[in-house]
Amino acid sequence: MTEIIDRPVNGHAVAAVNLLKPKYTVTAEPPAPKPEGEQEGVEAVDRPDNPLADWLTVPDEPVLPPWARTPALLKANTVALGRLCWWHTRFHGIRVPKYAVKTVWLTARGFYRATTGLWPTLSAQDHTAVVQALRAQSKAKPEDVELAARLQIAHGIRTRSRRWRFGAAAVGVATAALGIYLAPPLLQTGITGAIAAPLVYLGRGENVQLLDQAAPPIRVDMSAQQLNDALRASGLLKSGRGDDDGPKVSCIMGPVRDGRGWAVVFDLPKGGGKTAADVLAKRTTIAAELGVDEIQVVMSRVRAAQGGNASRVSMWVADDDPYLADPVQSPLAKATRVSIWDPIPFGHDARGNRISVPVVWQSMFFGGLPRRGKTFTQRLMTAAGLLDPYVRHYVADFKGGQDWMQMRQVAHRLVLGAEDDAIAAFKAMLAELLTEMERRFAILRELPTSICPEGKLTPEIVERYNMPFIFFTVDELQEAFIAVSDEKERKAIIDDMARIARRGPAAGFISNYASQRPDAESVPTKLREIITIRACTQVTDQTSSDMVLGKGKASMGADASVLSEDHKGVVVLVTGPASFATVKNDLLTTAEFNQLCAKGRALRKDAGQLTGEAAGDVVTEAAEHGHRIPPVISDVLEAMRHAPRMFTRDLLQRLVNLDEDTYGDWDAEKLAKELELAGVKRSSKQVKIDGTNGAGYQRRDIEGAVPFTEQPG
Ligand SMILES: Nc1ncnc2c1ncn2[C@@H]1O[C@H](COP(=O)(O)OP(=O)(O)OP(=O)(O)O)[C@@H](O)[C@H]1O
Repeated sequence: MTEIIDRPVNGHAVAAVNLLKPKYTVTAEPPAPKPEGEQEGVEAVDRPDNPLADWLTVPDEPVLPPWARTPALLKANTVALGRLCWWHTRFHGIRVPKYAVKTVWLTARGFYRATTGLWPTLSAQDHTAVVQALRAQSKAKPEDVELAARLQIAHGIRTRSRRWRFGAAAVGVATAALGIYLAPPLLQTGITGAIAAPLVYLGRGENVQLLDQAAPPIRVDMSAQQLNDALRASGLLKSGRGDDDGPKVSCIMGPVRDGRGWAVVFDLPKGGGKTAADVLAKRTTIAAELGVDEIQVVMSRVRAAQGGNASRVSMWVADDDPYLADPVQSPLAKATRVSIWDPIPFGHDARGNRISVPVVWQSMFFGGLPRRGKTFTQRLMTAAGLLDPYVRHYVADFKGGQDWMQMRQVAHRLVLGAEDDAIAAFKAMLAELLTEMERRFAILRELPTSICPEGKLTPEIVERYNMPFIFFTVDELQEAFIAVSDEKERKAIIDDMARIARRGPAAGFISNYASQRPDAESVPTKLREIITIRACTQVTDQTSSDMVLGKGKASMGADASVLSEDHKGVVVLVTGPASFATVKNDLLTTAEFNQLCAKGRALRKDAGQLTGEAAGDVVTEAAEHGHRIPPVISDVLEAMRHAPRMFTRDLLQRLVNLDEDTYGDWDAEKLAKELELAGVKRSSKQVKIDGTNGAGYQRRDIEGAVPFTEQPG
C-alpha cells in the first residue's frame, strides 16, 4: 500500500533511483584520470614504434551489457522478463484453440497448393494455340504448325513428368498414412508434424487473415535515442552540428520495460541550462514527440532525498491510457469497521500502485468540472469516517440532492440545499463547530503532557474525553457562495471555514470541501492555500487546474486539464508541495455509500456515539422499528429539514430539487392529496412566515404522520 503524504507518490521514481546507485550513462564519459605512477607505462605501450600498441589497447567499453551492470539492474530486468514471459504465456495460452484451427487451415491450403500443380493440364494459352493451329492447318503458315507441334511435345513431356511426380506423391501420402497408422503415438506426432510443417509453410500467405496477430500490443518502444530526440525536439537539449547529434541525457536507469510501460531515470546534460522542472513543464510536447498521449507520460523529479538532483527526472511512459481501465470497487464497501487513524484506501496510480491517503491532521479540497466524480471521491473519505464510530459527521450539501441524503442516519448536523433556511443552518453549524474547536483546545491545554504530549488528539483522548474526530464535509460550495450575495457575509463564511481547516486538525477536525467551479470566487485562494490535500477532476485549462491544486502546480506536472471526459473518477491528487499523483479512484456507488450510512448508524449506536440530528431522526427511527414510511413523507421532511413551516410553492420547488423524476409534475393539489393518503393531518392549510400568510405546511403535521414519533411541543 502506498501512502502519499509528504513524499513523492511516484513510487517508481524512488525505486528507480535505488536500482542504480552506481550509474552508467549512454553518453561517452571522459575517461577517468589515470594514477600518476601509471602514466609512463601507458605511454611506453602507446609509442608509435610499438607494433603491439593497437592490439594492446583496452576497449573503452564496459564489460557487462547495460542491462546487467549492477545486481539491482539485473534483478529488475529479470523480474521484467519474468513478467513478459508470464504475459506471453497467458496471451498465447488462451489462443491455443485458434492456433489449432489456423494450423489445420494452413495444412489444407498447403496440401491444395502442393497437389494442384501435379495433374497434367494444358494452360489456356497453350490450348488455344494448339487448337487454332490444328484447325487451320491447311491455311496455316508453316511456323504456326511448327509451334503447335512443339507445344504438343512440351505438353507430352510435362504430362509424363507430372504423372511420375503425382505417383510419387501418392505413394508418399500412402506410406505416411500407413506409417502414422502403425507407429507408436509419439512417433505418430513426429510424422504428422514432419508432414504438416512443409504444408503449413506452403499454405502461408499474405492474405491469411483468419486470426489476429499474436504479437504483444506494445505501442511504445522507447530507446535512449528516442528519448534524446524527443527532448531535443522539445527544446530541452541543444541541437548538434553535422553528424553530431549534440548533447544527450545520462540514463541512470533504463529505458527498461516496467509493468505496462517503459521506465527511465535520466539526468539532463550540464551546460544546457535546463532543469528537471523544465522537463516536467514540457510534458505535452514530449508526449507528442514520443507519439503518445500526455496522460501516458508520468514524470516526476528525483529529489536529493532519493539520490537525485535538480536535473534528474524519473519518467514512465505507459503503453496505453492507464486510467481508462474499469473502476475497482472500494474496499470500504465490504469493510465492517475502519480506524480513521489509518490511511484511507483511495485508488490506484497509473502503474497500479494502491494509493491510500491519511486524513488525520489534514484538510481536503476537491474541485473540477461537473459529472467527473468529485462527489464520489469526496464520499470515499467520508465513507471511511462512517465506519469509525469515533467520527462525528457535520455535512452540508448545497445542491441538496440524493448524494448525501442518507447521511441523515449518522450526521450530527446535516444541511441540504442552499435556500435561506439552509444557509442559516449552515452558519449555525459553523458557529457550533468553532465553539467546539475552542472548547477542545481549552481541554487539551489543561491536560498533562503525559496524556497529551503534543497538544493534539490521541486515540486515548478521543475515547476517554469523548472527543471524536469531527468530519466536516461541504459539497457544492459554489452554491453557497452564489446564494450568499452579501460580500461581508460570504467573507465571514470563508473565514470560518478557513479557520476550521487551519486550526481544526489538531483538535480532530477533518475538513472535506468540494466545489464545482474552479474560479477565484468559488475556490477562494485564502481557503485553498491552507488546505493540505487537494484533488482535481478534469478541468478545461491549466489555470483552472491551478485554481484547485495550487499556483504553479500544472507546470510541475500536476495538471488536471490533461484529463478528458472519459476520465470519470480520475483525479490529480496533490498531497504536499512537491507530492502529487494522478489517481483512478476506487468506486463506491451511491447504494454502497447508503449501506455504509446504515452500518455507521449501527456502529454509533453500539458505541454510544449516535448524537445530534441523527439521534432524533424520526424517519430512520420509525424505519428501524419496521415501519414503512411513504417516500413522500420522508422527502417532505427532508425538504423542510431547516424550517418549521413552509409555503406550498417553496415546498414543491424543493421536492423537485430533491427528486425531479418523481416530483417534476406535481402541483399543490397532488401534493395535498398524496400527503393526506400518507396519513398527514394538517392543523391548518395556511402558514405565516415572516409576517406573510400563504398556503403551506407545518413540519410537525408531517412528523405526526410518522408512527411512534412524539409531536414536538
Ligand atoms: N471512481 C469512479 N470510477 C468510475 N466512474 C465513476 C467514479 N466516480 C464517479 N464515477 C461516475 O461519474 C459520475 C459523476 O460522479 P459525481 O456525481 O461524483 O460527479 P461530480 O463531479 O460530483 O458532479 P457534480 O459536480 O455535478 O455533482 C457518477 O455517476 C459515476 O457513475
